[in-house]
Amino acid sequence: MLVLGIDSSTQSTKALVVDADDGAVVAEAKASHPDGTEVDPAVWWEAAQNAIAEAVAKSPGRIEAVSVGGQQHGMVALDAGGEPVRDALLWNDTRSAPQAEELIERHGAESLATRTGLVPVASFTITKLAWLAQHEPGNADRVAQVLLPHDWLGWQLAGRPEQSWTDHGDASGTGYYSPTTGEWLPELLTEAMGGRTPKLPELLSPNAEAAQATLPSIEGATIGVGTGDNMAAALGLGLKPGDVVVSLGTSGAVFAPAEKPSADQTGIVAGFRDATGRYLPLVCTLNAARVLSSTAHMLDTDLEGLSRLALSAEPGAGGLSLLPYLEGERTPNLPEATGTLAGLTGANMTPQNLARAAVEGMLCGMADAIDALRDTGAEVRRVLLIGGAARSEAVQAIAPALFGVDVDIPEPAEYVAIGAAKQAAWARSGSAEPPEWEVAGTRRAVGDDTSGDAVRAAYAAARKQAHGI
Ligand SMILES: Nc1ncnc2c1ncn2[C@@H]1O[C@H](COP(=O)(O)OP(=O)(O)O)[C@@H](O)[C@H]1O
Ligand SMILES: O=C(CO)[C@@H](O)[C@H](O)COP(=O)(O)O
Repeated sequence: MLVLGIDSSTQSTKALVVDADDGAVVAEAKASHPDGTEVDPAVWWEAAQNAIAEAVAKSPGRIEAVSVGGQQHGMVALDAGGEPVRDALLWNDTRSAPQAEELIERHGAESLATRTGLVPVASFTITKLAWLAQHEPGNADRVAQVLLPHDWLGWQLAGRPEQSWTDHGDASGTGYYSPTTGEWLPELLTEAMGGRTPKLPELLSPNAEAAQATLPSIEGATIGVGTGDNMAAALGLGLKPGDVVVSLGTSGAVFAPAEKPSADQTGIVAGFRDATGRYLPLVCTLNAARVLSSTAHMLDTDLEGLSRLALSAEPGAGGLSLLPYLEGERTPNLPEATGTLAGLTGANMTPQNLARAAVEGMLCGMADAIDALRDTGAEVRRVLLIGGAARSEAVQAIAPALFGVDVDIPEPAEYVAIGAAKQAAWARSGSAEPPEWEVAGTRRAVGDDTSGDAVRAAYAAARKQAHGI
């Protein structure tokens, strides 16, 4: 049986055709998304249709089931006719930071963490809806239904039926859902929207058959419930206790499987659900892979060139530390921040040191995230490094010393789309647990250094000096 997994993440859509017996990828395709933190959802649909058409054309047979893993938190607000009332606001759009603060002032961080698993930051959907209600009341009045990116794409694949749906993993990133009861908290949504009460999608179980596809190339295929991209990656990797994932895409996301919900009132660890009925505590930054591409651009080189430069510098970059808050930051919560290059001298101001400081700075944020997960009780036996920037040799070589734990690199692959495909296969199988597919070729990273603690201390000192934290 062949199944299709879709990853609709920040920068692109990837479509994989997978053999449901063993998880082997038999065809794949990719289509880009535009830059920016507000996007017309129509561009995701166009990218999805193009990627699906290309992957299916290369497929040796009919697609029996499909699922979508999507970038989390994005606000897709639809009118009564099912059209977006405005462009979607993405997870990395920071305009709703004041609304996040207002929510905390009104309810208290502890209460929100207990009720929703989250302390609001601008990324979460509820703050975006509060922003809409305050700044675009005319648009807010027209909102009949609120969906997340993956919900909206699944609904498109099904031909926009009357009833939309979502899963518990992506729902847990909204701020108006309870991870402990598994139910919506519509009173929080209504309050954020100034008394308006839009419809929410139906919450389905992880292996539900949500609908049938109407898109001609996969017509009749079972549509699985879908999930957030990080939940899909966790499913694709088949995580075991002690595994911690560091995913270096547009976001830097660090997460681990858990049997119980978490409620971190500092707000650093988000208490999400996963895509199996369990939990996925997660720490996320706004600045990961693009820190490397921006630095490469500044140094007039490409990503390989950046990696070579970074590896030819000494650990510690001659005393340079980069706080890579190029898009503002979410963890730590500094939505207005810009980047800081600390420790510059005439002697250390070289392309090699700048490249090394970019890789180290990005990874120091991830090392802090691993510590935060550990502090909330996660067992950290090894790190699995995935996402676009995990392909960088410099990242692979520098991560082990900074993380202070074994780092394994799974064979480069689209683990979000693989997880979505696994969910699709699960929905068709009717089994209680998802299929077990082997993750090919994990290899242990060999570090280029042992002085991780000193590099992290210099980074922490630079942050203290620039931001007081
Ligand atoms: N060899 C590499 N070194 C560093 N960055 C890379 C490399 N290959 C891809 N990337 C980066 O990975 C990012 C895309 O990763 P991906 O996980 O697909 O992101 P997203 O899921 O956010 O769309 C891009 O910013 C790209 O520049
Ligand atoms: O906001 C989060 C997680 O809370 C991000 O991880 C988004 O889910 C986007 O992911 P990528 O496109 O970077 O994979």
